[in-house]
Amino acid sequence: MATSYATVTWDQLHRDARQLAAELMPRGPFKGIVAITRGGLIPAAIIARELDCRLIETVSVVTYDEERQGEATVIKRPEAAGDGEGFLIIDDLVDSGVTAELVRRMLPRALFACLYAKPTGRPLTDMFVVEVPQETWVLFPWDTAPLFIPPLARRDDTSRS
Ligand SMILES: O=P(O)(O)OC[C@H]1O[C@H](OP(=O)(O)OP(=O)(O)O)[C@H](O)[C@@H]1O
Ligand SMILES: Nc1nc2[nH]cnc2c(=O)[nH]1
Ligand SMILES: [Mg+2]
Repeated sequence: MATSYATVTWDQLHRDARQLAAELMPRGPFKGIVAITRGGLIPAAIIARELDCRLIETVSVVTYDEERQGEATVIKRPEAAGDGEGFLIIDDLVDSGVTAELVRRMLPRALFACLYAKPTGRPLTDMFVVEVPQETWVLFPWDTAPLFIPPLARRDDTSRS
């Protein structure tokens, strides 16, 4: 269960994806990118643009229902990527590492990269940009919206920050 939340804005996500792309440049060129849907789709699009890579395959894995982790289920396999040779796998983050482990088993020769990594999942990714504490739930821009909050002086409970 998450004890805190970290909000990632579109700007921050774009910056982090560009930084990952810059770090991936010397490891390429790549034949193609495999995006792990859905979270890997937008990071993969940004990275594909930076690396001038036009071939995008997807692998669809369902693991979480909001914050509840279930059994990871593959609902679409990355047929175009063979055993992963020359391919780059992109996801938004690794948490327990279960999703990454499953996809790596399908594409053993691919390089795996993601934007954010929690300590348990960290060994499952070849590259990442920012480490996040295990108990922190990352809120992505596609899952959130800016919300009005009343000024501190007008809140009933002033102990809240
Ligand atoms: O390291 P793990 O513990 O496996 O968690 C990481 C995975 O969980 C999330 O996907 P989710 O199952 O929520 O699906 P989504 O990408 O469609 O939102 C996230 O996008 C990663 O793919
Ligand atoms: N949005 C989101 N999805 C996840 N899936 C596993 N961990 C996380 C997380 O911290 N945030
Ligand atoms: Mg995902």
